[in-house]
Amino acid sequence: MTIPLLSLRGISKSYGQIRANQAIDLDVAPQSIHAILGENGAGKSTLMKLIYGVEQPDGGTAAWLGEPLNIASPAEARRRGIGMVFQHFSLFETLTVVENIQLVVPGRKAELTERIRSLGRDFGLDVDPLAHVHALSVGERQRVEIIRCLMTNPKLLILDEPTSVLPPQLVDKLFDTLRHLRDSGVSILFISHKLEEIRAICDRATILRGGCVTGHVDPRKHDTHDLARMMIGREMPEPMPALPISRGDKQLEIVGLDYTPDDPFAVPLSKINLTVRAGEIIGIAGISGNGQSELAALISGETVLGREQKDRIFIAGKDVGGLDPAARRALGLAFVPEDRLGRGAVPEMSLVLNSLLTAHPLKLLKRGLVDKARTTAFTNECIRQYDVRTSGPEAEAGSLSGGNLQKFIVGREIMLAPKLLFVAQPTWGVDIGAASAIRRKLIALRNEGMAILVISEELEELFELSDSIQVLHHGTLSQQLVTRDTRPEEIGRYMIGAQPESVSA
Ligand SMILES: Nc1ncnc2c1ncn2[C@@H]1O[C@H](COP(=O)(O)OP(=O)(O)OP(=O)(O)O)[C@@H](O)[C@H]1O
Repeated sequence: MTIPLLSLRGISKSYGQIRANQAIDLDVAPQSIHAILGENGAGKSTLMKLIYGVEQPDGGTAAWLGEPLNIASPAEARRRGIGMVFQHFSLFETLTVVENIQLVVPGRKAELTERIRSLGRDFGLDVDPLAHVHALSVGERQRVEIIRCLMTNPKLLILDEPTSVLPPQLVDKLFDTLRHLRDSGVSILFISHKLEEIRAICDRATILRGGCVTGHVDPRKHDTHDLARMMIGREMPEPMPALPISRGDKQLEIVGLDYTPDDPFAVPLSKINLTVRAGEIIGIAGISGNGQSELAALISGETVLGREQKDRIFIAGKDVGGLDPAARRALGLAFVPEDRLGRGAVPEMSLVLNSLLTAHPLKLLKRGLVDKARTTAFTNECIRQYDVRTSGPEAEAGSLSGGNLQKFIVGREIMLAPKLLFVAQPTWGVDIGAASAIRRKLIALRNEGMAILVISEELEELFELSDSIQVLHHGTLSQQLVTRDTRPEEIGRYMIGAQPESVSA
């Protein structure tokens, strides 16, 4: 038998009462792409942090090509040849792409810039090396993280949900890259909630549930239903049927909006027309970096329009272009931003305080002071209803697993019972069981008359959720396409800027 590149025996790690990893055994073969599967909070990220030296195990042993291995820090992991791309990015916003990379990879700026460009070309990871990170979309930031990792020539590459923000066209390209890396001698640990992807690219899979290994399988020999059952320990729920659409009042209307941001790296928007009525879900498709964050900021009120731009954005019939987020929320808007750590939640604050951030109008304040009992009750209700796996309402938001934090933020916003719900990337990092629960909930709310706008890079998700889809490309929004009359390829053509057949004809 070949000696595994990495071998773990009996690895355990607890955080207080939470046993995040319990007696984990894992062998990663040389030249393999090995999936780690499990629902939110199963312990996948914890295990990867132990392998990368970010955290130290409480017990167990590790070996690297048969030799004992003790990884005290990420720097040491990198020296050994272990690289990791995190689910939450670790880039400095005020530095450029190349400056961020220079912090980890030695070399002169000009030379690194050229290497970044060439890796981008080879692997479909296009990003401007001289752009400032704060101006990049989530998808572009992830590309920078992947490039930075590849530049250290790893023997074992850990990818924590690498495809979660990549558009479909680039996923295949990334997979070609990964296969190429594997064939040239690199092993890859691949965490993803997308079972089809795992079946497409991985030759092995280890399944975790509740911090324990529940199986090692060849994912190509099991269908996605099988894998999902092993992962969540039960059958998947059926999708919620959407009731026939009844055209309700306009809750959001954007009319001929042109917007040129001050930031030279941001995407200008032109002639945006968008209407979301009560009782419908409108999906916005598109590859990240095409104006999604700019449009989201204009709708949420993070960006306020100047006086000359009157009558462009309406919420519940009122011109809101000049109003701040609080005033828009008061009109019935609730908002889940794409960036869950930073905009969606404050990582150092407890879930209780994070509830307060947006839910305070639900009488959670009494004479200007926090009503602790009510706020805790609200938080507990959110945790219960949205199956947020956490030690309790006092847990810091930053200690939750990525998917659980997302469930918490989506739940908190829905519990505000808004008239207009705007969600960017609703199920990003959320496991397959919880993602289907969130989608069922969104469709149920639509059936009850809520107006819902969803921005997502996942076409499958938009097709499941939306009544109509519009595509954002280079800051312009396509016409509205009725989902049931549209094929994914048609949306795909808009996404890459190609003229759809009907229009070019
Ligand atoms: N720093 C921490 N402090 C306290 N608890 C933590 C910490 N990090 C992780 N946990 C807990 O450990 C458990 C495992 O979390 P982990 O992030 O490893 O899950 P995961 O499988 O990667 O989930 P996801 O798919 O949502 O990213 C969770 O219950 C989580 O809340």
